[in-house]
Amino acid sequence: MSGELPVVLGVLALLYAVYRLWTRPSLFDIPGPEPTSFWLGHLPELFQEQSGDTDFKWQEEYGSVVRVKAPFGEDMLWTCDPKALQYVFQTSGYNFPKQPERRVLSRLVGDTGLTWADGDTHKRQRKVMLPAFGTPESKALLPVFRHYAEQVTLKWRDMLTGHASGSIKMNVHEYIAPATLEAIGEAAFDYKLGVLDDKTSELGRAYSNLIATIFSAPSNAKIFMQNVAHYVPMGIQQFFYDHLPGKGLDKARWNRVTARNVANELLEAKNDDLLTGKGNRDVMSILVRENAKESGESRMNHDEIVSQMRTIMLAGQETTSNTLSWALLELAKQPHIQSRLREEVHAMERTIRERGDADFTVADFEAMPYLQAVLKEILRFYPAVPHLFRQSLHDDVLPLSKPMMTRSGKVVTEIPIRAGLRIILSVCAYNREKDVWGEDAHAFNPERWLDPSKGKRGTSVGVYSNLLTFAGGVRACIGWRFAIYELQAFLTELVSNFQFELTEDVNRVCKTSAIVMVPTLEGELEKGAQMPLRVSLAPREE
Ligand code: HEM
Repeated sequence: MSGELPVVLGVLALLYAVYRLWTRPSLFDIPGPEPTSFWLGHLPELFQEQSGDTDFKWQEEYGSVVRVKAPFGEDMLWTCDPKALQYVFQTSGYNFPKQPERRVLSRLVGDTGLTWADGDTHKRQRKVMLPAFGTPESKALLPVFRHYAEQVTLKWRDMLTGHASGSIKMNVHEYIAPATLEAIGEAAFDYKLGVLDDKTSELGRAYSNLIATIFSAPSNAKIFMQNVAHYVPMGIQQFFYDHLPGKGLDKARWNRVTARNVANELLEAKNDDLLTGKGNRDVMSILVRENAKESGESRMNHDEIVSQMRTIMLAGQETTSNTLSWALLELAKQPHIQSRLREEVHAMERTIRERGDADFTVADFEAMPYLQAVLKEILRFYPAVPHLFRQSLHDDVLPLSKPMMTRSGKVVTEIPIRAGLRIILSVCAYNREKDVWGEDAHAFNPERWLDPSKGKRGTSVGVYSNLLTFAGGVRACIGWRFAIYELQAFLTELVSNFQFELTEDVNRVCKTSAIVMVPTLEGELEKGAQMPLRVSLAPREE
């Protein structure tokens, strides 16, 4: 009998595995588009079309929960349902970790910093970092943001001086990107990159168009590789990314070496400052101080702190610079919104002068309802990170905010899902959900924020104004306050001083998917981010 026991146990285990496979929740009954390619599923539509177009199409046709296909016919769930999003981001804590193949991409540009970390490692890193991103800490950085916004003004005024027509067609992104890079360098690390006037700065070049070069418009082969990677252990994936040839990968590796050299030097200086009791306000100094308070295993090691520099440089710069470029495009499209915003900014500038101050405070921004409304509408309409990717750790049940009809005609209010299901959380589609934002959700309309009966309805999802733009829960954007103050600093400065108009290129501007939504010009993808606008001095009635 003893010889038969392993066989019996083996058969039982096999039967149990078949039973689990047979009875595990399937997405078969969830509506979704017919598969177009066995090898690629629906992913090329999502990553090669203009960012958001496919999401809005699925949302219109199938609703807020859609079954889509990944390579080899694997089911994935796409959703923009508020309750499902709330459940994944907020209720479930760490039960919906990032997909490993996405973490490998994070590591490529942010090493083993916060965007890569997961579970307990993430919890530990985030605890040490949070004090550096609080409200007072972020407010204290406003003068830095204003300074670099003013640098753009000086540059453009200089360019406009003596220009016969009084206006110049320019790629505004070319100036905004280095200014926001300088801003993050100084605010986060008390480090002057010197990229505004010096295009030869090595660190500046290492960050110029980084995301667009690595991730924009992925080929079918890239989409396939990235989305079958979860069948391959993470260590092997990382090895490939560290050694495979390619323009994007080469740039990522060069960026790593360049940024880490600077980060190592900075960390040494910050540690010396700590010993001499120097109390700098930049993010890295606070982080080093907070880390020193931790004991033993709770402390971040040298490599983890250095990794945070790459993480913050990237997460903090590509997002804000692209958001600003989209904002200026929208203001150029809607001159009445631009003029109204400018009037409010000029009126506040007069108030500031009358009280004897030299510049805006955060309280001044908060006392400008139209600025707040425009900013929220920009973040709703142009979310810098249009998709988030997670997978379920356990078999689970996703609640829905309204009943949905399955393919077989059943009406359900929740969806059972199996462990390991990969989920695409559509930030861009949630930000256009008509049940949340109203029937005009697809219109850019700051008024919705001024009318308390509109917007911010229903389930609480994100950290800021119920938008999903900064995500929510334990992995919400740690720098969201920082971003809000920086965006306000730049918007007020640029709109106060300049008028923005569309050029004949407006219809060539593409929302390119590159993890973030990058503005590029049709036919000129290789030039990276571009936002061509006509810029002139703003009218001023004083
Ligand atoms: C418009 C500006 C910004 C937007 C739209 C944005 C959006 C986001 C989103 C959606 C996430 C979640 C990503 C995910 O879970 O996969 C995130 C995470 C993160 N963001 Fe931001 N972000 C912005 C600005 C910033 C700034 C200015 C900083 C730093 C100074 C920053 C640092 C980070 C970091 C470190 C994370 C990882 C947080 C974690 O996993 O715990 N972001 N951001």
